[in-house]
Amino acid sequence: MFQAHINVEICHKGRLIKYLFKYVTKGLQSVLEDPEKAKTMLTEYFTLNRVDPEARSIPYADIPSHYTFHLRPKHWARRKQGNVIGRIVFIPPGTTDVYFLRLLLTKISGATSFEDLMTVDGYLCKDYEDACLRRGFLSDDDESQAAIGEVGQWGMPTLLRSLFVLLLLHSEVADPRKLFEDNWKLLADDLCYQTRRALDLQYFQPPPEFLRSEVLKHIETLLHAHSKELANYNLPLPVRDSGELLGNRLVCEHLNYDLCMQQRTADGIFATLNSEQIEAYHNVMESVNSGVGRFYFLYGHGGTGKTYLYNTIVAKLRSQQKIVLVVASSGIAATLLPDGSTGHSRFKIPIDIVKRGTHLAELLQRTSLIVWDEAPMTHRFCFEALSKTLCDIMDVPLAGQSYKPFGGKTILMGGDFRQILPVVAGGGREATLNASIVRSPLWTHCHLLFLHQNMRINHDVVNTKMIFSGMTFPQWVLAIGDGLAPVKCLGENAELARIEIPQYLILPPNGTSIQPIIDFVFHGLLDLYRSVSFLKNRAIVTPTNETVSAINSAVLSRIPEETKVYYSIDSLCTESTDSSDLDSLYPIEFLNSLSFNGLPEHELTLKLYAPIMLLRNIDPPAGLCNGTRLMVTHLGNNVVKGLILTGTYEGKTVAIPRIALNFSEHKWPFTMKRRQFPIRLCYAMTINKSQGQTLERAGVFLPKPVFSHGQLYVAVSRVRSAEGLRFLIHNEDGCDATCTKNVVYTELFAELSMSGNIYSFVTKILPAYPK
Ligand SMILES: Nc1ncnc2c1ncn2[C@@H]1O[C@H](COP(=O)(O)OP(=O)(O)OP(=O)(O)O)[C@@H](O)[C@H]1O
Repeated sequence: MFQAHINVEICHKGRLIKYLFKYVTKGLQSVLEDPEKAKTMLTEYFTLNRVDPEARSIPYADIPSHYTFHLRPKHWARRKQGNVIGRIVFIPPGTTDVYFLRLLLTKISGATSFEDLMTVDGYLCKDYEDACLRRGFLSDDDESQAAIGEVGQWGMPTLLRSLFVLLLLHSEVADPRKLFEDNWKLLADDLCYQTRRALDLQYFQPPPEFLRSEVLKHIETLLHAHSKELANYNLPLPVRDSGELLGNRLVCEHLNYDLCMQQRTADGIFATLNSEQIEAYHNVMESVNSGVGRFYFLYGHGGTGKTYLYNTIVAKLRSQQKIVLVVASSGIAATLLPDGSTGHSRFKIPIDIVKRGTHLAELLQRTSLIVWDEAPMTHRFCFEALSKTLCDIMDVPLAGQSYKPFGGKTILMGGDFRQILPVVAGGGREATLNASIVRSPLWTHCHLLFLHQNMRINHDVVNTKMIFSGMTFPQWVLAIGDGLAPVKCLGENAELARIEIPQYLILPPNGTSIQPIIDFVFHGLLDLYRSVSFLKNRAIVTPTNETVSAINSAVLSRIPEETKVYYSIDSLCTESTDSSDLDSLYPIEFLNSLSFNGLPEHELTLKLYAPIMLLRNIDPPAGLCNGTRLMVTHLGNNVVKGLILTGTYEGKTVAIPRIALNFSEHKWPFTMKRRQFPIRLCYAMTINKSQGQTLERAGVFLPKPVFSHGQLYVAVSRVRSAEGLRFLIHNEDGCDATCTKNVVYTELFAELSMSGNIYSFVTKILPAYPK
């Protein structure tokens, strides 16, 4: 105010200050209690109106012309002489309540109290402004409103905001606040778009309080140019730190959906659901909407429409601005889900604990549903860790009456227990079963939902043909999955029993040659090796990596293109080695010779147009996950360029760099680091890797029988019809080439019923096919 430093010196004693305060309040109480002091010219005007009928026709502003005010005692008395013009203190228009009181006093006559002033047609108004409006003393801003409406039809929001400010400045807007509240959404039309662009979230819906605050900021800036403030027009102040109103970025991303599009998708798919899908849909929706938070497992073999159902539920909930987290156990399955990711990356399992107060914790708190596809192949510890984390975040106790699995969130897991179970390194049957979700305490809370009808191949003529023992191809595939396929030779115990493969599906062996299966699967290779559709639809599957490498080399050698070899750089991880002796114990040549599942080879031999498979989830949102198949389109020195062959990102070209891959195994006292392109040829792949891939032509090569639950089922269910499937069996033990071992842990199916939430489990789960 003074534009200066001011030094204040207190130059007397404290006693004086005490005296000062005593003095100013001296006698104050008696003043307050004196009724005469409470009287003012205005209160006495009210009194006058009560007693003098003539005064009642004169407004307060004019009363001095007819009456004079006496001070002792305070009262108005009729004027006997003189001519006086009344005057009420000036108040700037349109801002405070006093202004409206003043307006009433200049116009209304006969009021006997403040309440009386505020009463219009027997109705007590909420304030003086309201009373002015009801009495029609204020213009109703119709014209200003009409002007905004008119410009709103063709003008940009920037123009509208300028117009709004012009109206405030020059058009005597009677109720600026009402004009603002009625129109701010129109004035904010572009701000929603601007916010989306700034955040790079195309469909994000900024909260209304954020947009309202942003409009106010723009209006404030415009008013400043005229040396005015929002307060001059009784307008609210913006929230200064409005970015806070936008909230958690992770949450925003999960709300970034075109609501109309989601609604249309949901309605469109819902109309086509079959009765089992509808039943499952209503179950899950009821759990989400009522907040009871059940744990469901959607059980159905391949093609029964699990993904189709997830899509319907997810779209419906997203159209209602609910958060749904969609994950799968494998990267490949995740790419088929709407904005899916892998469970491990989404929930940071098992390394990090999700801490309260973090963005991820808030996202989980606000999540309505978690969908987890291919759940049977994930270790139960992952689900148990997730359940505990959610209990912690949602403040749900881990035991007792109030315990709820997954903290009371609705969980929809899905998958097929006939497929591969969690891989436990070095573990056998019992260890694998122990790792299954079915053996988790969580399973007793599970509600099973069933899908039986194969929506993928039901109407295919080829598949209604009996291929074997009175069974169609789909029935035989399911029989393999359930461990009920017809047995050919029993062996000494169930473990050694062999099932018979229909003659129709057998390729006659030619010694130990792999030629027959290559010729079947890659028939026409020399003409078609550059064809995308040829490569994406065929592969040989086999139980072990060793065989995969042999087949890949054999097929590659037939391709008439130049060979390019990439050598990895292998080393021991320095953090993991305590002793430099390890370097001499495990020389580089030894490290180079190591070959592990999931690790690219030291000597990676490639050719142009060869099909390759990614071995790491290097960029899942861009479709680059563990299991993605590509065709090589360029072999550079530092990058390999490829065209994605399958999934949502089919046809996209990507560049893959060398990356550092760490690897350790129990039997080695070190962690190895291999710098190599994270890829491997995939004319052939292991059966485990083939889960999730759909092929038109698949060769199942069994130099040795399968060794783990679900492998044979996964191998035979890669194709849509028997036409595309052939076996080449080299049984080393001399058993004939028409039978092989089928490993199925049937006790798992019995244990499924422990969920306690199904009745006729066995009749429901086992399809009707001849035994
Ligand atoms: N109710 C339905 N009406 C029409 N088509 C459907 C229906 N349900 C599923 N489908 C179609 O059937 C095919 C298989 O469905 P989907 O991929 O959802 O099955 P899935 O159980 O997820 O299979 P997988 O386990 O092999 O991934 C898809 O092409 C899907 O579009």
